[in-house]
Amino acid sequence: MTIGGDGPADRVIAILRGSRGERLDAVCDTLLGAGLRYLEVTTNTPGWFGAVRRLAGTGAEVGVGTVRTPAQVDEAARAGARFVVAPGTNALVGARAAELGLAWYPGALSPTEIEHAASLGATAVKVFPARSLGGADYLREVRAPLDDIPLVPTGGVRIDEVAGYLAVGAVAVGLGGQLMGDALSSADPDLGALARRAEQALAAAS
Ligand SMILES: O=C(O)C(=O)C[C@H](O)[C@H](O)COP(=O)(O)O
Repeated sequence: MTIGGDGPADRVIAILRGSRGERLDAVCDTLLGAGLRYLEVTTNTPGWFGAVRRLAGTGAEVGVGTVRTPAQVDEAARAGARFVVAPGTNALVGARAAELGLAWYPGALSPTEIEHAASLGATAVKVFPARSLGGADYLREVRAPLDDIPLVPTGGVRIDEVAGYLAVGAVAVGLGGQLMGDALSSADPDLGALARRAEQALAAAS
């Protein structure tokens, strides 16, 4: 699979970040069952390593988020991740990801930061935080002169905004809290509702 590829599942990265890890496997299975393929489990989610390891090699594109040090890249690789995501652009993280053959999605905000991340070898640049910065309008303007750099707006993205970001040229979007709801903060999350939100996100990316 390639980010920004042909199908809607190539255009949505589900971000799993939560305070509770006991339902992590069930949440991952629910998202995959709904048709999502890109799952990012953040390093500040309890149980992330085991969840990534379980999914590695199943055909899911499983990655690790909030990877801020080369040591965390090593851990992600040990778990079997295929990509790492970060809130910012750390050249050491990018270099380690390249050494280990992992895709790297660093966070960047301004045109200068986006160019810098691309020059360091980003697979795609996560434009973060996308929503509070100006949403799809900001993405359209920043992309006009940078249209050779794949951009993945992330941060506060709502399901009903997915189509708008893709329409102005995002190759994919990162969807965290708006997709996950209470899935990783409640002991008894509504997995049916989670599946419906995942299906809505895929429909919006079609
Ligand atoms: O930490 C990382 O590397 C990430 O990619 C996670 C994202 O920064 C946010 O967690 C976005 O999530 P929402 O704002 O909830 O949609």
